[in-house]
Amino acid sequence: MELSYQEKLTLIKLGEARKLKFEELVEKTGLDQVAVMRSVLGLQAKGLAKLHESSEKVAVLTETGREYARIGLPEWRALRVLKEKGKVTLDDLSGVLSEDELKPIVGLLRKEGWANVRKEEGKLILEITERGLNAEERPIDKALKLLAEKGSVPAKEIEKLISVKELKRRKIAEEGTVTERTVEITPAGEELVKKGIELKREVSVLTPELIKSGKWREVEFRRFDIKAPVRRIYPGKKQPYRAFLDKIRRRLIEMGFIEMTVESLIETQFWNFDALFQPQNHPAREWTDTYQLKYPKSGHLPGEELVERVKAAHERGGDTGSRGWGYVWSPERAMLLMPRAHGTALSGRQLAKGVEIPGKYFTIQRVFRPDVLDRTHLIEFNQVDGFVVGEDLNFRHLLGILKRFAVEIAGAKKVKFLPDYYPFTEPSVQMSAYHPELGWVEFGGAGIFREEMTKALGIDAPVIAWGIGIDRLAMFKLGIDDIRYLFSYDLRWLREARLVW
Ligand SMILES: N[C@@H](Cc1ccccc1)C(=O)O
Repeated sequence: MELSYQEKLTLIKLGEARKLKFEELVEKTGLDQVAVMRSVLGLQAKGLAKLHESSEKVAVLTETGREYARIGLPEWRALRVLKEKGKVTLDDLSGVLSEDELKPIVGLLRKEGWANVRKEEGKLILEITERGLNAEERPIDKALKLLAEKGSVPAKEIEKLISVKELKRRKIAEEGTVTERTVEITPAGEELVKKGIELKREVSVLTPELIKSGKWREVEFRRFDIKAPVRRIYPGKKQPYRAFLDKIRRRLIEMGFIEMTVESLIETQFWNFDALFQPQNHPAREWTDTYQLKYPKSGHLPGEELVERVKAAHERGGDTGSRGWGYVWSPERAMLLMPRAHGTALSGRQLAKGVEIPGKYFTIQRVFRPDVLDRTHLIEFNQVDGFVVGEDLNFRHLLGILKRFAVEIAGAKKVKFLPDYYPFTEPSVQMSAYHPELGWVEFGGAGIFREEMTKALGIDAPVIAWGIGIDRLAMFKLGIDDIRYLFSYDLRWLREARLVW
């Protein structure tokens, strides 16, 4: 039979005494309580020891009781004054009794027969009696002494003197229970002890010293029972949704994408809309669809040359052969500030800054759009936007990449593309992925950036682009059915949410 060092030690100590109180066993082994309990349970499982538990009602001294033990019960304090003066009014007692103690004192003294009470000129007068003069220790006094000594006394014992109920009424004691544990060795245990147990210190950590000195050859290594139940611990860890986003970032970087970053959540309309060839009178620019900043209202436009090219594209199509939107473009309008409404703004910024051709870029952005909050809608959410630029890219490449995303990121088995419209792409698609429980889930939009946009930003190669609403995907990856939970403070969820990838 395999016994741990601690079990062996516990069994040897039990063998000496046969039966011990748990506390005594702790003392004898010199181990801590948890270790002794674990050993006892281990020995019990092996049939070598038995743990007996019995709970017992006790009376426990209260704070008030402790005070009474120190300064005396109210009736004793009153009697002392009575003895001194023979005859007192309640006022005379207020020096030794609190207000609460004063109220019942007349009743108490009469019950004990320590004083007579009468009225003189409308005032209560207490007069000491024979019994009062010869007052002796009563059961309640003995009980108080006992309690003061031990803190708690078995109810059985106290009841020999006075009922616990009475002690409770006098606020001297409360009722409680204590569990007494005794541990007993079994015949099988005794036999084992008789045969002799070799007590060798066990080592639980292999140290460099043990290896260097060669001592590892002599010591006994502690065995670990990896199936033993343990207390659950909750180490600090990443917020589950944060973990999900970080994982996506990792994936995309592994796939060779370059990350696009930006410092602020605030964007000019120029980058959010104009640079993407979205006309200034487009309905999606009104306050119903995006937020606007009150203070400061406006920001800065980029270099003049770029602004001129964007303006020309909007007004007449620039040099793309397009006729543009045919209106007068306003720089003031483009300067207005707003919380970024889509990640595509970063794609525009990157294209204007210059890109590697061929090249692959992505960004994960917090974006803002007015909406009614419910279990599938948030007013701030996250998008994964990106683009691939290359001389001979076409629409089929885009569909291929999107499909790969749907499979890799969303774990979708089936993917569906539907025609769609965005001012900045042509053709445009909307993508849905099939989820076994949720059915077809709309995933995001994509397309080939229009030449009016890319040329104005200085790029002369096809750019295929997409924007994916990542929160919905997070929902099924994290197994939740309310999108607001992604930002929940619910400790249970934060501790237990598991990313299933
Ligand atoms: N920005 C679009 C998605 C999109 C990105 C890139 C190309 C086409 C569409 C949206 O917010 O829905």
